[in-house]
Amino acid sequence: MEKDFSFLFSGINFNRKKFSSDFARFKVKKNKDGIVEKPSLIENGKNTTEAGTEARVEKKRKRKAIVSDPVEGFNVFKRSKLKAENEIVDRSEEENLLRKKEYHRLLERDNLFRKKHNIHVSGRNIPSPLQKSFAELRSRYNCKSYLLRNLAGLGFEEPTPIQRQAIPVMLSGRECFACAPTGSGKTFAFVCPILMKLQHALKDGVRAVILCPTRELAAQTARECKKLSKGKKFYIKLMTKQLTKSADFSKLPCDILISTPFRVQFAIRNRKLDLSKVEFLVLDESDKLFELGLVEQVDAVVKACSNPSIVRSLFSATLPDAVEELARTIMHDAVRIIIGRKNSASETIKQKLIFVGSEEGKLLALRQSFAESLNPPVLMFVQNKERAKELYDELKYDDVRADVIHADLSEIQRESAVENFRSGKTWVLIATDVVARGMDFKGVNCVINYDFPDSAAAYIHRIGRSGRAGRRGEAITFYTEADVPFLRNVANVMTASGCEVPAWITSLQKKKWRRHRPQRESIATKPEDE
Ligand SMILES: Nc1ncnc2c1ncn2[C@@H]1O[C@H](COP(=O)(O)OP(=O)(O)OP(=O)(O)O)[C@@H](O)[C@H]1O
Repeated sequence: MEKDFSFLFSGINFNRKKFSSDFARFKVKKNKDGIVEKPSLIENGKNTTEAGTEARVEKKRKRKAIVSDPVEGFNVFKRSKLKAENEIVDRSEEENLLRKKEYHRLLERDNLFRKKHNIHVSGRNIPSPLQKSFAELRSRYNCKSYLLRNLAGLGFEEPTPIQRQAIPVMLSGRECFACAPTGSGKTFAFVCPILMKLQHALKDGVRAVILCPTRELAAQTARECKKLSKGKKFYIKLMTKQLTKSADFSKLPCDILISTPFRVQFAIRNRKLDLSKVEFLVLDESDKLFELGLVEQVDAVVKACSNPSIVRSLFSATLPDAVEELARTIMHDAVRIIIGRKNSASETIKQKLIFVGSEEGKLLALRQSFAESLNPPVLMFVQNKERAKELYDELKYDDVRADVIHADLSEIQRESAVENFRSGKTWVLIATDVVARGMDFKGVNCVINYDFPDSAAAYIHRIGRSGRAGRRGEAITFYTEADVPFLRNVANVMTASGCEVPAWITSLQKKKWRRHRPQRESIATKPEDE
């Protein structure tokens, strides 16, 4: 008796029309005598071919309709297709998940590393810091050998924290605000990526501009640039008075131009300088450059650097909120990098406050301290050039090999004062704030604030001339009655960098800092005609 298997398919809508060939194959055939025929191999083959052709047509149709067709019948093709598709979706989801996991693992690793090196960042999609030696610049950014050789030649074993983060940020074409302590290697943090990005010399106009607030700092930065590019031809130009007045930059090859803003603005005005191809603009000591008097000149330079893909960056040891806000108006998608605590002094400097009563007391305290322990080189800051001259006149006959630097001296006199101090010929350099920022006099043992600084920022920069590149340093600040109301601001900087301050000073009323430049009595103890 022929068995009825129809119950197996109950509830399933088998589409006999669509699967007619398959259906025919499995349909029990009877001959005319009613005897059941076994399907022959040939017939089976034929049937298979026919069924195959039909199935292929069907498959094509199904493939087209796979998304829109409602589930219908016993559809093996559709199911396998769906399965394959699901597998692809699963696999790509898995891959996405893995990629996400890997990304988060990387972020975590970077954050741990940053925490260890006191690097604080904010911004979108920040490149990983350099985690190893400078050699990582080769593996990650294909850095040329000359640069690695020069870094090694300078004796640098590994990047400083600001270099670890700022170099990858600038290499990835991102703009940045960077605030790191004095003497922490900010100069190479911007010079290194600029050299890497420019690759080699081109006689195609100025491609990088570095603005510094003083001529001395511009000259020093140009020297550092040349040190780092040794062995590679680059046109690195310091904008001297001579160049400002007479150079025709359309004929003068210049890859990197280093200058004060005034001189660049002067050259632009004379139509001798085209900055439309500049790819990098660095504002070093940016908070100083944003001060009244300089900001207009800086603005002229920023406007002249009209290349839409320019990368601008700001570097300083002090970065007031107001400057950041102002800078944000010109920057795109900038990364903010802070090393340690914002606006703080280097922790390697031992800081001391000494009450000297009056102006007279200062000279006495100074001579006493020199007699007890003069540990040159000593850099001594006064409030203005008149006082610098007066103090020099008082000390020039003492046995301390003193010299002086201020804005009234000629460029050559200033250069020689710096050179003599660097070389050790001068033991005590009396200075105005003209050398308070950025100057890298290696090995300054002591900074004396003969006159109290006019702001917390000025204090941080002045004392930062010692204790550089991890070395120890000392800072002594004299104060008189006139300075007492402003003591708290300096005391805050001192406590933030771990120095002890008498409790009565920290409990003084907080003074909203205005420039503290009191009228001081003359330093001179001798009548003028002497
Ligand atoms: N990776 C490094 N390892 C050791 N020394 C370094 C490294 N990078 C720079 N220096 C040295 O550190 C000193 C200070 O560097 P730099 O003048 O760039 O400091 P800075 O952060 O710009 O200071 P300032 O805020 O006073 O301008 C320099 O003598 C420089 O040669």
